Amino acid sequence: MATPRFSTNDVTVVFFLGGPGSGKGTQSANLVKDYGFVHLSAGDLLRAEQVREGSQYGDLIREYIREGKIVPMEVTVALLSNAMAESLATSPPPAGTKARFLIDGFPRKLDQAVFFEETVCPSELVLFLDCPEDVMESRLLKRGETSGRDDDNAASIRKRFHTFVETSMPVVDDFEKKGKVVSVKADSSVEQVYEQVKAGIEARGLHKR
Ligand SMILES: Nc1ncnc2c1ncn2[C@@H]1O[C@H](COP(=O)(O)OP(=O)(O)OP(=O)(O)O)[C@@H](O)[C@H]1O
Ligand SMILES: O=c1ccn([C@@H]2O[C@H](COP(=O)(O)O)[C@@H](O)[C@H]2O)c(=O)[nH]1
Repeated sequence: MATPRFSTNDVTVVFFLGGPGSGKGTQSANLVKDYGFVHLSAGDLLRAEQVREGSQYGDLIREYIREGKIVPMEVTVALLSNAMAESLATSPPPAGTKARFLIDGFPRKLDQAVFFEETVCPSELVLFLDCPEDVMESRLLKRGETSGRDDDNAASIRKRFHTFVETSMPVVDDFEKKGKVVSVKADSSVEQVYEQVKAGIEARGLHKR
């Protein structure tokens, strides 16, 4: 078996999962501020790679995102792993502490989870935002009025929900069986959701920095 690039002695990885529009990006900002996480959104990294001059993956990523499909894992895992390495090199954690990475919107498929944990770093826990589809849909349609995202439209949202239910929920279920999931109901206000998020992660031994 491959040795992971980063050791859990140096790095804490929290996967942040939930359906499209469940509020992961919004809650991540709070977690960065209070808990010293480095926030890495797989979707943001893919969108940056899509427009990077000279990228061989631009067209592929654009097509996958518009169709709500999951980009081949080698691309996403390389982006995440390199972003972690860059963060550790340029902004190392305070002396005597472990770096904390909040990996938002990843892994979205079982094989991605296995590949990442074997080659990059095993996760400490999985934070899951549990939100009804109708709530997520109305949030995304509203966000789509200003986000400029190719996939915040009714047709793409439908496809993203399908992929989430069929492919990404099994990842959450698998981590649940391993006792790693902190699940939070995400259909209340941003502040109320954050209260539950804090309670959930504190109960697992992650405290403010
Ligand atoms: N608890 C909440 N109540 C109301 N609106 C919210 C709440 N949380 C997030 N929002 C809004 O819903 C939209 C989606 O939130 P956000 O971008 O954080 O979700 P996400 O899970 O990161 O979505 P995606 O996976 O599609 O990137 C945003 O416009 C955000 O402002
Ligand atoms: O691990 C990942 C994460 C994301 N994608 C693709 O990006 C879009 C948008 O992701 P957001 O988390 O909503 O920003 C998603 O629908 C996938 O097409 C991916 O392929 N793999």
